[in-house]
This record gives sequence, C-alpha cells and structure tokens, in this order.
Amino acid sequence: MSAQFLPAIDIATYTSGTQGLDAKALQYVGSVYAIARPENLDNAFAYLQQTVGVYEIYFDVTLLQSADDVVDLLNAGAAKAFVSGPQLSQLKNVDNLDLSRLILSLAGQTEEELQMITNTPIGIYLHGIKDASVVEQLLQQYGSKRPPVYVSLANANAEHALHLARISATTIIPATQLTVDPKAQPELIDASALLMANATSDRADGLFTTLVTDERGIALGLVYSSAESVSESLRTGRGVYQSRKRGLWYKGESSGDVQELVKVDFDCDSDCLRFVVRQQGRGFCHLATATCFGEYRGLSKLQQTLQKRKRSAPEGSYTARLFNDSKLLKAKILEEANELCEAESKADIAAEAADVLYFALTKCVAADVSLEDVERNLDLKAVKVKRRKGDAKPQFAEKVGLINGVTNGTPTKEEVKEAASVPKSKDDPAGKDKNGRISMRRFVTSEVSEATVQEALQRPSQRSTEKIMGIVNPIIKAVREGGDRALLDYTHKFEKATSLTTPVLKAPFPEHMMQLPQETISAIDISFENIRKFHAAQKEDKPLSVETMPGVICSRFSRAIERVGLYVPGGTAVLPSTALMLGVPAMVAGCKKIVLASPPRSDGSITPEIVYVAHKVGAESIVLAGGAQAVAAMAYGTESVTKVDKILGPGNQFVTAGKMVVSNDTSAGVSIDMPAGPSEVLVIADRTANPAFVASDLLSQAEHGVDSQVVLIAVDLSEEQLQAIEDELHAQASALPRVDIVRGSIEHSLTLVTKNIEEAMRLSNDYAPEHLILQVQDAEKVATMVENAGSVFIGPWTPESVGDYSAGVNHSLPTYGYAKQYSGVNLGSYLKHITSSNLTAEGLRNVGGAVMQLAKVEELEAHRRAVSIRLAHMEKMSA
Ligand SMILES: NC(=O)c1ccc[n+]([C@@H]2O[C@H](COP(=O)([O-])OP(=O)(O)OC[C@H]3O[C@@H](n4cnc5c(N)ncnc54)[C@H](O)[C@@H]3O)[C@@H](O)[C@H]2O)c1
Ligand SMILES: N[C@H](CO)Cc1c[nH]c[nH+]1
Ligand SMILES: [Zn+2]
Repeated sequence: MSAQFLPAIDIATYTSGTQGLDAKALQYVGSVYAIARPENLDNAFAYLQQTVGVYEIYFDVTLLQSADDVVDLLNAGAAKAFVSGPQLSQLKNVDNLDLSRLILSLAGQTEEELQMITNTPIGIYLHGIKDASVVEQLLQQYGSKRPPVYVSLANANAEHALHLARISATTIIPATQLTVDPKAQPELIDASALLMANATSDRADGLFTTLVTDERGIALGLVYSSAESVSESLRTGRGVYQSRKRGLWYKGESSGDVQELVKVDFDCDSDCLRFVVRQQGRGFCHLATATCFGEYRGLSKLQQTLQKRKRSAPEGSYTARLFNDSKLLKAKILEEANELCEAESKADIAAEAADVLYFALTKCVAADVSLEDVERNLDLKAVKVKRRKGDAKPQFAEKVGLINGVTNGTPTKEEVKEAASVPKSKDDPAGKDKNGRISMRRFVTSEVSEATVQEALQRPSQRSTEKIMGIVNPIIKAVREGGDRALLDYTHKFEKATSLTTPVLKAPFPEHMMQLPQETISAIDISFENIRKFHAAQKEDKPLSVETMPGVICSRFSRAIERVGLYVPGGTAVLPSTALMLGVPAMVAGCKKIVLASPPRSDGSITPEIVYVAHKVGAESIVLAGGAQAVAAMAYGTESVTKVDKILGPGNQFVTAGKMVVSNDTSAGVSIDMPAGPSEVLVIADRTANPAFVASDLLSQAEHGVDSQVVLIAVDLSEEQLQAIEDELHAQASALPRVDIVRGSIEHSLTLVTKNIEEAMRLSNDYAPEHLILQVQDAEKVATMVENAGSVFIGPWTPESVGDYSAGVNHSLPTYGYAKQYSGVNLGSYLKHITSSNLTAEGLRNVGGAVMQLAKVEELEAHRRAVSIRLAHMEKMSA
C-alpha cells in the first residue's frame, strides 16, 4: 500500500532540490500528483518518460479536451488519471481500459455531485475542500465499501493532513510544503510522520515489523523500524532500522554493506513495512550471503554472475567471448529462440527457454540493462490500454506459414510434415509419445453440473469473424473487380502455383489428366453409383397436386437450379469424395451447368480423381482456385469463370466466410447451401459396443483437422470398459500418419459418462452433431429418438466412413450445431420448387368471397376487384 498522501508537483517548474521534497524523496513515498494542461502536454509525456518505474504519477487531466490524450497518458505510464464526469462517460467506452485507473474529480459541494459520489465505484477526488470534517462525514456514509478518496484541502496544514491520513483519505499536498528533514522550518509538513500516520504495531515494544526486499521483490531479510528510524532513512536515503539492542541501526555502517533506499511502503493492513533497497557489498545477511535465506537463485543469481563476469571475466572464458563478440551473441540468441520454437515436451521447452533467457540476459548485462529495467518495461506494457495487434512481422510470419498474420484454419500438408519430422527423443525413438498419452477429457454427468457439461461440449472456438472478414472482404472485392487476373494472383500466393496461367480447366477434360489406377476407378464408380441411386430416389415422380376446394387445384413442381458452383476443399487433404457428394446430386437434379472449384497443387495441376469425377458428373469446368477467391469468382463470374446461381460445399473459415459474404450481396444473386465447418462426430456406446470400433470411429473424424471435435457418450459403462476404449484410442491414434492433427483435435474432445440412453440422447439432440454413431443395443429403435443430427450411423457394422465415401448418403453436412435447423446436402439442395394454382369458375365462386374479404381488410382494392370483376362477368354470362 502506498503512502496516504500525494506530493503535488508542477511539472512546468519542478526541479529536484528546490524547496520541499526532492526527486529522491518522491521516489521513497512512491507517487506524486501533477496537472496535465493542454499547453504542457509535451512536458507531461517527457516527465513520465523520465520517471516511469521510479515513482508513479497521478495526473489530473480534467483540463484536457480529448479523451485520446488521456488514453495516451495512461499508455505512456501514468498510474491514474483524475477525470471529470463527462470525461469518465467518454472513457467508459474505450476498449481494455481498466476503470480502476480513473478517479472522478468533483468539488463535492452540490447535491447532484454527492449523488454521483455514492454511485461511483471508482476513486473520488474532492478538491478545494475547506473543512476536513466534510470528508470524514462522507467516509462514514460509505462505510467499509468506499472507493479510495483523494482530497485536496484549501489550506493544508500538518494537523489536517495527519487527520485525513488516519481516516484513510489520501491528501494531496504541494511537494513544496513537505519535508523529510524533521529539523526543517516548522511550517513544513513532515513527510515521514505522514507516511507513518496509519502504521500499526502488534508488538509490545511498539516497533514495526519491516520486510527488506530488493527491487525484484526478493526478500533479503526481516528487521524492525521505529518512527525515528524511518524518518532517518528518508532523510539519509539509506537503509536505517531500529535494532532492538543497539538503537538506530545504519545498515552496513561497520561492514560496508550499505543499502540505497528505493522505496518505503506498507502491506495491506499497514502492520508491516516494506523497505525496497539496492544492496551494496557482499549482501544483506551478516553471514555475507545475498539474503538471510541464502544466496540468490534463478534469474537473480544469473544476473549477479553475469554482472561479476562483466567486471572481471577470466580472459578466454565463454562469457567474456560473448561480451566481446556481439555477432556471436546475436547468433546464439537466434539459435536458441529457434530451438525454443521447435521444443515440444515440457522438459525441452524449459531447457530451451532457459537458454534463451541466458543469452538474452547476457545481452542486457553487456548493455548495462538490468532485470529490474526489463521488469519495469513489462509492467509498463501490462498497463497499456490499447495493445499492438501482435501479428508477426512478415519475414518471421512467412517462415512458419503465416499469411496476413494468421494461420490457415488447419495446418498445411507441409506444416504437418514438418511437425512430424521434429527430431525424436532418446526415450521415444518412434516419436509417438512426444506429448504424452492421447486421451480425451472425461466427465461423469451425475458428478458435475449441467453448466460444466455444456461448457465442455463447446466446439473449439473459431477465429474471430472480424479478423476473417478483414481478410476475406478485400479478396472478394479484388476478384469481383479484377476478374481472372486477381484470381490467378491469389492462386499464385496461397497455393504457390506460380506457373498457372489460366484459372479454369474447361470440359472436355483431357484423358491424361484423369489417369488413375484401376482400383481407384472402381472405387469411384461404385461410390458414384450408390450416391446416384440414393439421390435419384429422392426425386418426386410427379408434381404434387391437391384440390383444396372443389375447383381449386394447387400444384407444386420442381426445376433444377440452372448453374451450380461446387467447392471441393483441398487445403490439408484432397477430397475427391466431396466432388462426388456435390457433383452427383447436381447431375441427378439436372443442373445445366456444373462448375467445380478446388485449390490446385503447387505445380498448377488438379488431382486426377477430381478431374475424373468432374468428367463423370458432366461438369462444364473446373476452377483452379481455392478459398474465398474461388467463391467470389463463381459468385460474380470472371472473364473465364462461369457465374453460378448457387454455391455448395464445405471448406475452411475463409471459404465459409466467403460464401456468407456473397450470399448477403443482393447484386451477386447467388445463394449457398449451409454453413459447413470442421468435421465432427458424436458416438453413443453402451456395454455392447466394441471398444476398438468406438475408438476407430472417433479417430476417423479427429484426423480431419485440429479444429475437429469428437465426443463419446458412454451409457452406463464400467471403469474397465471406459479404460478399454481409452487404451484403444491411444494405441490406434499413435499409429496414424496424421497423429499430430489427431492430438490437436483430441485436446478439445471429450467423453461424457451417462446413466442411461435417454440422458445420452438428450445430450446428443442438444449438441446436434454432424455425424451421430449409435453403437448400442437396439440401435434402430434408439435411432427413432434422434431429433437433431446431420447423418446417423446405426449399429456395429456402420462406421461413419461408409457415409463419407460409398454408402450413398451425402457427407456434406451441417456442423457446429446447425443440424438443429439445416439439412445436409440432398437432391432438394439443387432444386427450386414452383407452385401453381388452377381454378375453375366454380372454384373461383367457392373461394372468391374469402379472397375479397381479406383484400378489403388489407385495403387493397385492386386485389378485391380482380375477383369481383370475374364473378360479375360470370353472372353476366349466365344471365
Ligand atoms: N462438413 C462437411 O461436410 C465437410 C466435408 C469435407 C471437409 N470439411 C471440412 O472442410 C475444411 C477444409 O479445409 P481446408 O483448409 O483443408 O481446405 P479449403 O479448400 O477449405 O481451404 C484452403 C484454402 O483456404 C485459403 N486460405 C488458407 N489460408 C488462408 C489465409 N491465411 N488467408 C486467406 N485464404 C487462406 C487458400 O486459398 C486455400 O486454398 C476442413 O475443416 C474439413 O473438416 C467439412
Ligand atoms: N467426414 C467429412 C465430412 O465431415 C467428409 C470426408 C471426406 N473425406 C473423408 N471424410
Ligand atoms: Zn470424414
């Protein structure tokens, strides 16, 4: 706790050593008050720069016009700001501003102001107060929950100041009226008496327990103080204490191990003083160690050693070489930073971080920068109101595959390969146990609250929409305006396909581009046929027709959407199966133009499997591009890309955001299927389930991407059965080529242990998984309880992967809980339904009255007349 008074200085005129407290004494008491005026704002910043970390400045900013200036002062290190009511209202809207750094400044004399005081949880500054008793009354009103109160009295004298300090209000007193010399002129106020005004002692001898620390807060030892020793310490600027046997004790007077006083303050209830000192000589302890608890450790120890070496490093020693060879030091810092980036196990990270710190501190010591300086800098950064964005500089971002300062949603193939090639440790030559056991968090629902379960089921958070939109919007604008050229530029940039000169491959596709092994051709053909059959069966064989009243016939018939754009993801894995899932129903529906889009490989070519599928479904072209740029090209069309009416298909966050943007642009005239994001699966397993099957299903979706989530709901399983699934999961996962991705997704995956199938189904319906797997007794019966899911897989012989590839159902499904309101891709996704009405004269007579009455209610006379004119005509004809 700092002192109960603030010395006020005038930054325009203050110079250390004039009458009153000098700079050293200001430092001992810790904080000062100053007014920032529009005309001396530069002085204010300069003054802050000199004093940051030495003492705190409380700036009265009520004269400043702009809230930005206040924020800038806080960012530059001002500890607190005294603000006016209107300034407070403005500053409340500033992001990241900690309101406890503001103090509301009031004259405290009107009813309205007193009302404001009682409603303000932050500190209050009352100025120009004539009578200290007003403050006392106010403090009594508040009781113990009051905010800090700062007071400036019209005519402060020692008695008033002491009184206010005792009732825990902080008095603001001009520094020129304060002194640390008890023998100074009597009209000056003794700062040490003010400092000690609230100190309490629980000792019979009345001495104050005093903890002595260094500037980093490391305890050097325990001593005692008296009012006199504190006063003497402030006067001399040294560590002076009260020895219980020898009276005043000027530390180091006989040993030479003196202390320079840095600051004096109190603990939270003012019964323990803290002296922060700079220890000279051998150390604080009489045993000549750095502290009474032994020698320094860790960073303090390292700093001590490096400082010693700097003074007298043995020639030829490694540290001497580092001090003398700045290039060697730079190379070591870079080398160790790189090793830290690559370290993965806890032990390796600790070891590499220690090396980085060693070389960084060597650089600091060489430049006379201390750990204390570094920590002051950290503290200053911690109070900054607006932080820098934190993106990496381009030359570093590129090294780790960051584009525009953010990573791709899922690691690229190269990143995965790179991660897998991290050198294996001696203990784990296979590298399978790099980060320990692969296991999911487990919750027993009867033992935790519903809120805990819901929290655990949260999908991994996606990157902020704002950030993604900030990337996607300019891409869409560029492609819309720049057409093929812009599209190609993005493909060169993101897919590194710099040799590509045209962004579209038109049908008929050349044979050599779809050369495939026979077994792949057969697999595609079988899957194609099953998907075709299942989607063809979804066709309505004839238009729906209903006679709602005699002579009133309502019909509905469907027509295919003319031009569809199908996005086939290709970032982390090439997915020809998605080309099948999107292309086959488009063909079955009869869409006239099918355009596929997929990111090309870095040599500009497209996977032959995708070309083969495009050929089989009769696609008119393949857009050789990915991400938001491919979406924009299909939405608006370019010189060579055909504009489409609807875009379908899953993708990463850039693709999904791109689809959202174009579908919201009425001028694009394009719709989309649904928001489909990272793959997910929920498996419900009971005692009949095979642990190996369960684990394999979980892993089949976990391997899609680090942002995938998989959930196991165990129904009444014993500990052994749960253990068996967990063992299988670890063993199977460790053997997968994409184990690094699996580790990422398993980290935010979980097991919920439930009592019965009803509870399991309630949780599942609430989660609305993309895929639901039922490995339970009577799975077919349980399937009737499903309310929300993209696609359901029933019984032990139905792994989810059959749905991904070949069974016939579609795998392009709603994720992220959207299964509550969206269906997966199906034949209907490619159709529009058109209705028709066909009335006979009798029909119009039957329904006409209702139509005319409702038109009357809506006061739409032309609507009414369209019927009445006909009815009148009928009457005339029959007359
Ligand atoms: N729900 C479903 O039915 C379903 C089906 C298959 C795949 N998926 C999901 O689709 C996703 C596929 O994602 P993917 O990344 O592998 O492929 P993708 O084709 O969706 O995205 C890759 C493209 O993103 C763009 N991109 C990457 N980083 C970028 C950046 N920093 N700025 C701008 N654009 C950038 C590039 O153009 C790149 O070609 C996965 O999450 C997968 O789980 C879902
Ligand atoms: N399971 C994914 C849909 O969530 C689709 C897919 C493609 N290939 C393999 N799986
Ligand atoms: Zn899959």
